[in-house]
Amino acid sequence: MGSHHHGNRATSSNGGAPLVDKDVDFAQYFCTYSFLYHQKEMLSDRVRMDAYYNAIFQNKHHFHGKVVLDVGTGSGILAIWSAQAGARKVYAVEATKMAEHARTLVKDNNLQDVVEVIEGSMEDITLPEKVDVIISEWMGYFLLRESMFDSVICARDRWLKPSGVMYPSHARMWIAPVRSGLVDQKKGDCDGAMDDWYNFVEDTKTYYGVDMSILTKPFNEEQRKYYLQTAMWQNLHPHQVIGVAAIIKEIDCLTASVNDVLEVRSNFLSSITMENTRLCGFGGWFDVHFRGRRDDPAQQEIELTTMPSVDNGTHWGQQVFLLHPPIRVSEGDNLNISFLMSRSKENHRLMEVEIGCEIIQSSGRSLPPLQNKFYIE
Ligand SMILES: C[S@@+](CC[C@H](N)C(=O)[O-])C[C@H]1O[C@@H](n2cnc3c(N)ncnc32)[C@H](O)[C@@H]1O
Repeated sequence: MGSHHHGNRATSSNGGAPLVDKDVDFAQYFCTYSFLYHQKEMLSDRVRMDAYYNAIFQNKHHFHGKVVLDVGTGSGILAIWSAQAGARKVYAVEATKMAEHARTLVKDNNLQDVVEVIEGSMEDITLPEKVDVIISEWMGYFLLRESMFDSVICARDRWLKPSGVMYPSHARMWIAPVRSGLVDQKKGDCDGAMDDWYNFVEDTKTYYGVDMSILTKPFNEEQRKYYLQTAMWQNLHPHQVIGVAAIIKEIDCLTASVNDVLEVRSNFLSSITMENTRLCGFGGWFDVHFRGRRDDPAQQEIELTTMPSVDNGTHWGQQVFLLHPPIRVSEGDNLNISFLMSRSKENHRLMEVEIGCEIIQSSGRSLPPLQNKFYIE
């Protein structure tokens, strides 16, 4: 890492989003994508690959003879498929040194006359012409982590023809009540860390003559944040979803602005659909659709979903927000949920989530409302 140098320290602003130091962003975010190891992980995700492959090859009319822009081409896979589907020209933009591997791959597949790999960040580069299609795989955990959609919006506003098509064209975020043994495990880990702290305080007093117990509270807060308030990656089994899933955000990739995705705010109702179980938290996932545009629709609409599944799990899994302690619930209990996700002030690619939940039992009795804060790191 760190082999990358942009000439000077620059900052960029994205439609009201906070200023971002590009060198810091490179060190914190882009560096992982410069490893083939990481690209391979994405290239091995069959659900992801099949969706993009089918979206392109079952909608060749959107690609044949057209000019395509692949935002964040990585290994070059989407650009190569676009060329194979008959594109006249493909601009494949990649910020990291992965661009070199993409160029090699393009050449080795004899597509160098069609695919032009451009190393640089989307926000900085210029293209010689406008494009008919923008294709990109920009989705992070729970859709918006990484904030890469900002770059796609920037590309769209600058380079997409008025008649152009977005691949994918739509995205949605989902949330549902879940049960999970992780809630007990994480509580155990956190308690273990505190037991260890108390021993440490005692030892430090005994052997080194300093009483550190005044730091117990901040240490506890730090550990709780780490074990209990950090959203967990999980591939949930569908049986772990114990209530009705709700859509909390819908994005039209052709019209959404950065402002539209800075925050996700939703109040919604759900109800428990399982007899006598524990509400251990909430699971969040997303789907995207390839529908073309209203006046130039897909011949075959394709969906890529990251919902809990036995056979079709993805590398995105789901993000789980755990409730401590879990709450006994049963079929027919109603949940009144408020959800707010915003970008972390320290790092615009990470998210903070607040979930409020009021439980109205099927008997009509309501439990004291909960309010929890989480971090998607
Ligand atoms: C999730 S990966 C997808 C890679 C490839 N398109 C695929 O589907 O396998 C996103 C890629 O976009 C690149 N990227 C993210 N933001 C970018 C930007 N603003 N300009 C250029 N590349 C960017 C990352 O370095 C990474 O390689």
